Amino acid sequence: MSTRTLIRGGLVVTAADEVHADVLVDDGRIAALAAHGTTVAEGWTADRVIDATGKYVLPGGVDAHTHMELPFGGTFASDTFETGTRAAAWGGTTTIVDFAVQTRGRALREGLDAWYAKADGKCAIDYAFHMILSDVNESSLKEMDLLVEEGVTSFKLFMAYPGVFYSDDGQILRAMQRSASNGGLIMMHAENGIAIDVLVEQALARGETDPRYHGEVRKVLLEAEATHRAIQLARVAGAPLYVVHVSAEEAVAELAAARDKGLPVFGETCPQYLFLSTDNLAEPDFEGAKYVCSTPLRPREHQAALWRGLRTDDLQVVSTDHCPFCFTGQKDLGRGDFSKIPNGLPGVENRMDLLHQAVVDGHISRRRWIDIACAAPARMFGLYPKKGTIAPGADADVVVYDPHAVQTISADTHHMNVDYSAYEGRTVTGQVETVLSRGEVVVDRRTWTGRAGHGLYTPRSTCQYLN
Ligand SMILES: NC(=O)NCCC(=O)O
Ligand SMILES: [Zn+2]
Ligand SMILES: [Zn+2]
Repeated sequence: MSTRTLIRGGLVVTAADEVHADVLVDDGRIAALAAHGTTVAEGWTADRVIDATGKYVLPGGVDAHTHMELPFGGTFASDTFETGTRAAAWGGTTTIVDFAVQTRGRALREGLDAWYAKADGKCAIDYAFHMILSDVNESSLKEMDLLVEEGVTSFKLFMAYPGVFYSDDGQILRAMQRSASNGGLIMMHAENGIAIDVLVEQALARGETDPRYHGEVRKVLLEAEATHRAIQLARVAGAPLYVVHVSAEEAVAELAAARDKGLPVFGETCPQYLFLSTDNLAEPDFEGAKYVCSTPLRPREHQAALWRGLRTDDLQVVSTDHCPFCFTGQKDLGRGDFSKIPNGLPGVENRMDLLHQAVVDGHISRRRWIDIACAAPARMFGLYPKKGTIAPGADADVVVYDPHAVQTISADTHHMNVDYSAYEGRTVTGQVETVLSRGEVVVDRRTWTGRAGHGLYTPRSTCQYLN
């Protein structure tokens, strides 16, 4: 028997609209919206009523860039699909798109099946996969077509990490040509990794081993150059392009110039680039290791360009690149050699709140918040309108959000499986109160009611900005 839930009295905020409306959920989907006070006349009945008076009613967040259990630098990202998706839900995110990894010399199929198995039965919220291409060759190019048909419609390539994930320009061009014909979307890690590795070697030879040198060798110009090159290769291939984790003003300028020409080029940034900086990387006593990720944190001055890009739609998406490693036992691997610090930051639980703080601070509007965190990632990766909005027929992934609650972010209270918070001690206004995933209440007034295995694998269509 289906359960009907009425979410009453809130302000429904989507990327397109803000309406004072009650929301009826039936059998896991949004059934209808109606003006406050009209639901009795409409004859609506419900098994459960959630009072959202004075609160926002939001579509669940879509985090299109996470790495649960990612093998990296001799260790694994510390959140499993179970712990990471639970933390995501606590933070108002109800869908993640994680990355399955192709091992060099092996088939895409093998990597994807391994990731299906890791996630199966573990997730508290719905999930999907992109595929990381670590070995572009004739057979992996053919496999791309099959994956697109199967609902894995985006492929990440790396211009960094030679010997690990790196693809050369010829491999990149071939993968882009393939995506131009099969409808897939290439996601690019745009940093010139060959040049960076030279600078790493030279820095270490000078005895520059602290975490802050990670930021110094991964130069802004090498992000901008790679972004420019990726755009030109995509033009040659006639393929669309999505650049992940954009951190530098000069890289935003490359994207803006391409978009001004009308090219199908898209960009993502992450909360760490909007709220943190090289000041964090320079923290003493190896504390800077907590902030080592790639692309790296940049000097604070870059943040204005990222916010501007989000306002002008030169950047479309904010995802987390959630890739947590504990300070003790994992980040530690790089004491005395910054190049051995596992790259990545935790954040899947903090994204919706930090972006609400950006609304409070006047960087973005409320609707833009929902666009960059919910609707645009859903459209970009073929999940809309099932995910990313509140409309009849959509999955009932809904967040009741208290815009007035004040909270202090801390590892003492977060739910991610990592021993520090990148935002420790930061006070933000706004907090998730209740979360529904396909109509099931998984967070009930800040009590966990979800379960591992509720989350379902969700195949995707191709990028909906190109249709
Ligand atoms: N971003 C990062 O530092 N780690 C995760 C892997 C990647 O996205 O490049
Ligand atoms: Zn990357
Ligand atoms: Zn990543």
